[in-house]
Amino acid sequence: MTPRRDGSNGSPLLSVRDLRTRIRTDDGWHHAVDGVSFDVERGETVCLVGESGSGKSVTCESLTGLVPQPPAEVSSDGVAFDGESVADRSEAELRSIRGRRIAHVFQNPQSALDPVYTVGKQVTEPIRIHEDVSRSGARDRAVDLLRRVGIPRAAERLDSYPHEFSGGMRQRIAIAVALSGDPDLLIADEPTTAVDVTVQARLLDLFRSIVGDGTSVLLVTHDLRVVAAVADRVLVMYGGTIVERGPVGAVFDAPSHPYTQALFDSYGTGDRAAVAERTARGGIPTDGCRFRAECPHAVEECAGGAQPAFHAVGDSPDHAASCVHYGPEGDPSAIRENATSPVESRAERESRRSAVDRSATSAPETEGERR
Ligand SMILES: Nc1ncnc2c1ncn2[C@@H]1O[C@H](COP(=O)(O)OP(=O)(O)OP(=O)(O)O)[C@@H](O)[C@H]1O
Ligand code: NI
Repeated sequence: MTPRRDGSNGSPLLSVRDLRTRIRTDDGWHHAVDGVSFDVERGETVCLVGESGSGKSVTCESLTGLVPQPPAEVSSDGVAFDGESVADRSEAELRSIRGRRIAHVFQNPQSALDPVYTVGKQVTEPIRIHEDVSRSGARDRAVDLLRRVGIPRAAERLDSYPHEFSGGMRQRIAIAVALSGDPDLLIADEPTTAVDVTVQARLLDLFRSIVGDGTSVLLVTHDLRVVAAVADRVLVMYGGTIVERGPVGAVFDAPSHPYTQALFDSYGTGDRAAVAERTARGGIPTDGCRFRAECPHAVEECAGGAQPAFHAVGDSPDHAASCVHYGPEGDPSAIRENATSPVESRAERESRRSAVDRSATSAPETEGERR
């Protein structure tokens, strides 16, 4: 578990301050990302969760200039990668960082692979650029990577073209391509959607192993079991803002923002209905607490001005919610009563596993993912 990259300058690998992305629409400006700040440390997995339309994808795409401007406009108080600002880089510089150091797996995988090159070429090329390996060495690495993302008979299929694979396989090949250049940061948007549980377990193993090698992962997912399995920290988004953040164990044990509680309560029932209902009622406020229109705990102070400040909640100093009730004047006791965990967190599972390990022999490695 020794990180390969030592982080000598002491700064987080990725640091994002007050990121804002607005998109021009026929009805005016839409504030898709509305003041988002967070860090990703080296060798850390950060998961971004939140209902459909909360701004997760646009956040990811804004980080390295992937949102089309126009119609979008991106601004921030700073986006730094490995201690250096990327907010003011030229398109060519951004492209080079994207290619070598930050790999992006898109929610829509159709665009990720080049239809005119074989899969083998697309996976091998970055390996050969990145490392001093022979052609056959690179092929071996490519086969190994494809096998690890769950492509059967990978060696035989290196010379196939993307269209010869199913949509699900293309998505996984895109993950292999993303990892082939050994990035410092993998940004993966819903990479485990629509894959069966065996492949999902394989992908989660792969993510854990690259993190073990020192790569950082920013992962967008709706699947809270995936979050429990891989996240170190969680960011909960609502209405273009982060409403709660913290270590996965703390957030899952004690979800503290009323939105996080609503999200966790509806887990498994799907959020489409809630989103449709909200749209019918006229949308999300664009000031103060974005969740106040639906919040059972809303008070006058929730309206107007900037997003509520983050206040520490619970025992972990890194666990905080953007909610007035946790401030010096507030009383969060009524909110705290509703805290229920959506799924067993990794911390809980590990402590259960080690209890099993102590009492008997050893627990099977992928047990937690087979449910
Ligand atoms: N090109 C665009 N033009 C107009 N609005 C857009 C565009 N792209 C995104 N949006 C809007 O920005 C908001 C955030 O979208 P985003 O795709 O980031 O949501 P998300 O959290 O990733 O949702 P999902 O879970 O469905 O992927 C949404 O309201 C979306 O409709
Ligand atoms: Ni998305």
